[in-house]
Amino acid sequence: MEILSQVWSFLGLLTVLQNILPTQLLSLLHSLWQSLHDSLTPYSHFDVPEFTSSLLSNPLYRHVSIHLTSLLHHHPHHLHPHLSLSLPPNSSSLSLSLSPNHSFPDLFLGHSLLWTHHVDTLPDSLEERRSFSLRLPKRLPLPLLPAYLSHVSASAAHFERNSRDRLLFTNNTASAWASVPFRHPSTFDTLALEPSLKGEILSDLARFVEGSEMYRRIGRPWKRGYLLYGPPGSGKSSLIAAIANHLKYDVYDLELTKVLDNSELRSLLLQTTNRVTLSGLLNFTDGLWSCCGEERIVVFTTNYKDGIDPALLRPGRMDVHVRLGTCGTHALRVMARNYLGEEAIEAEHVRRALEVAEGCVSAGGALTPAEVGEVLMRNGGDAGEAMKALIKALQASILGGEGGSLSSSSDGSWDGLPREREGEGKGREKRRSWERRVKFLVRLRSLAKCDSGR
Ligand SMILES: Nc1ncnc2c1ncn2[C@@H]1O[C@H](COP(=O)(O)OP(=O)(O)OP(=O)(O)O)[C@@H](O)[C@H]1O
Repeated sequence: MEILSQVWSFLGLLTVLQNILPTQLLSLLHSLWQSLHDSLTPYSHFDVPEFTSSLLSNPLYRHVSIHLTSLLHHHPHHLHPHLSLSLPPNSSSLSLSLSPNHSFPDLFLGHSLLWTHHVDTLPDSLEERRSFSLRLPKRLPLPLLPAYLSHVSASAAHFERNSRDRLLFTNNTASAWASVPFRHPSTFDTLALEPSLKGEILSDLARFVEGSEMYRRIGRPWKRGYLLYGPPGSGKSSLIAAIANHLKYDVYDLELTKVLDNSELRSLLLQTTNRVTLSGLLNFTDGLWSCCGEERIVVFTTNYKDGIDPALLRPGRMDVHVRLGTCGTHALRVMARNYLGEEAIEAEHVRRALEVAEGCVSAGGALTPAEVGEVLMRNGGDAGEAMKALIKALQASILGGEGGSLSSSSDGSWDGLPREREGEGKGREKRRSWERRVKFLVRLRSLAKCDSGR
């Protein structure tokens, strides 16, 4: 009680002093107190305001905010009692952020740092001034600060890319993209692909994604062209979706039949960051326009590779050719597991039926993954019945009934480099017959791009 009454008297004295002392003297006393405090404290403080002094938004504020959100998500054991929950517009998952005027620790190269989120309401206004302040030990080597801030920005970019919902853009209207959330469930885990093909595609994608420096060094735009070819239902769209999900890219699905001319095509492509002629497309895929926007995978799909002009097939435009066909034995097993369930295919009678089905494939039974999926779905309730129906369908395809149109491709194959040139002669005559469907996978990349409104 005695201490409380002394504190009360002290506060009263302060109020009296505040009223009788001139403002200049008060502010001098305040700055003296601040200097004394700064020299005694073992910490330095850095403010990161939401807006710069020229009222431009400060990208670093946003990076810090996202970095802290990522720390909160990844270290639930550090959960702070004062967190704000929100549902961001482009995401279906809840976002955690640090509540105003609370702090959260971070660790960098063994050094403990502390972020505090400040929110002050401006006097006589409803406006809020927000900032983060970073508390660092004074003994911390100064060069560590830029390194730490780069780490914060990289962590924010990584978190944002991985947590936001991705979009599927289509050119519904003449020269603009329309988008819907991209929620295709296909992944490399669910995709029934022969393991060697899957492995080759995944390593190629990994090399591409990590190749920024290499592409810059050799002076090539950071892009890669894929050609997926195979009969309807062989999994071209599913593979594109799996690639997009794997790399967290947005998908731009360009229907060329809706594009009137080259300038419209260019306008659409520039927004990503036929009377459309072949030269317009060539120009984009390997020409000047291909430099617009970074880190881009262009996927061409067709049912007939022979119908594609050789000028489009060459490396630099379609770097990797992937043939997708009917189900091989491995793909068949993966589909049976996905559709019927791990447990069901372990049952003795289903296991035997699966072996018979694999035998049918080896003997020339050719069904596309779409056809296999349909048979398994129709009889999904009963795994034994489903396998019987599958064997029947495979046998029918051997007898020439329902097989896929690429009977030779019982498994997917990777053309790799150098390119096949066999279609070169015929290709020119069939120039107009290539399928007018191109898919663009474009990573909505850096925070800087969002900030500059591009
Ligand atoms: N490799 C696969 N693994 C698992 N399911 C697949 C696979 N390929 C195709 N499917 C199934 O078949 C359906 C059709 O496949 P998809 O649309 O990818 O084929 P497509 O080759 O793009 O066909 P189209 O040429 O007609 O556009 C998909 O919805 C998917 O369920």
